[in-house]
Amino acid sequence: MKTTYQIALIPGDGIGPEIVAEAVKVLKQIERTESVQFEFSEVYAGGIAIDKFGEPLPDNTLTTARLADAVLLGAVGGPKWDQNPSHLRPEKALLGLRKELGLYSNLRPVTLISGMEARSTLKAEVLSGVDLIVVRELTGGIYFGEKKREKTAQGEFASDLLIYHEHEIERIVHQAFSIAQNRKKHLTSVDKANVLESSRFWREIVERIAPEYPDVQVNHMLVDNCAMQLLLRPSSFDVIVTENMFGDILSDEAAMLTGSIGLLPSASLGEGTKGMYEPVHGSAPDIAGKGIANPAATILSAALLLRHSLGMETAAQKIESAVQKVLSQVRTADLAAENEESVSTQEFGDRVVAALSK
Ligand SMILES: NC(=O)C1=CN([C@@H]2O[C@H](COP(=O)(O)OP(=O)(O)OC[C@H]3O[C@@H](n4cnc5c(N)ncnc54)[C@H](O)[C@@H]3O)[C@@H](O)[C@H]2O)C=CC1
Ligand SMILES: CC(C)CC(=O)C(=O)O
Ligand SMILES: [Mg+2]
Repeated sequence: MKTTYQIALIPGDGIGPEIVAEAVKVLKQIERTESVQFEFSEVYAGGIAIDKFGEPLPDNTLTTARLADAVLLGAVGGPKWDQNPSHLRPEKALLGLRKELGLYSNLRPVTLISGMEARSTLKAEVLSGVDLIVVRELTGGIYFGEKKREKTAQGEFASDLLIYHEHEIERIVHQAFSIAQNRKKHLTSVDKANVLESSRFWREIVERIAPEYPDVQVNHMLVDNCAMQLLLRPSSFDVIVTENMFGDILSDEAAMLTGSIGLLPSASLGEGTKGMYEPVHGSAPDIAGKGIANPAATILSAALLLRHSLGMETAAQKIESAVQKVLSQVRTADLAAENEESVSTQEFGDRVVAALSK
């Protein structure tokens, strides 16, 4: 008897549909070899939903995501919608899904894939031993605080409120400590406590929780220093826990340790097993429709979906090994050296499927 799982697919905009299609191919191959069946429901969010339905996150999309066991998302956004008023902006969909599904924890593992060192901007000796994870708070902070634009007698002003409640910090910090317990037992909490009150609050809470995890060594680092240390001594990090915007920025930076942002997956989790899985990168409008996007980050996000939402660790590892194997043979355009041949998005996906069937 096969277990059936409902997977909501939200391809989104730009390269989203191209990369999600490859991850779906891979999941369909998993269906052939494991005792599972996936029922995929494809729904719209982001710019495409604005065009079709006049809103970035239609009710049907949210309901489908709520009812699913897990959500696989491509990316949303693009220049077509850049000048839209705030309620018609594609990122509203992403932030809305994260908030409505209660996905407060965004895990962004940064793992070096053998052979990719040459594509990193750093020297091989600096990269040696890099294996870190960014645990980013995902439903609080400045992305969710009140936004204002007002004309006053002194001129116009704009503001974004950065607010964190105690319980929001506590739950992500607990999660980061327990992740560290299962890794190298080293947690770096990143903040800007020399300037921001919300960061001083964050630091106090980390200090208060730390004694509950005596086996984990914790240190605090200011975010500007962290941005620098990620390039200077990336292998000194194990688990990085940080607030929403810092985690967003630091994880794009950390992606380049691996050679391309096209390689970095992510899992967004809450209290239950429901999760949303998406590449760290955006909709890459500059390469959309050309068939050259790297689908690895989305395929690896599908592996995280199997691991975290469906408890299919072995299948997740099989996908990860298949991606590694394919990357040892061919490269997509983002990873190819000058004058080196590259494979298309589709061919990369086909090769991962072929590697899984062996
Ligand atoms: N999760 C999401 O849905 C996100 C959406 N965005 C949106 O995406 C749009 C573009 O944002 P950008 O700042 O340009 O960031 P981006 O991550 O889309 O692209 C940055 C650069 O990386 C390249 N790139 C990204 N993914 C790639 C892949 N899989 N294979 C090969 N190259 C890849 C792009 O071609 C581009 O040169 C914006 O509308 C932004 O709001 C940005 C980040 C996350
Ligand atoms: C809407 C943004 C917060 C998307 C983004 O850049 C991300 O989550 O990484
Ligand atoms: Mg980002």
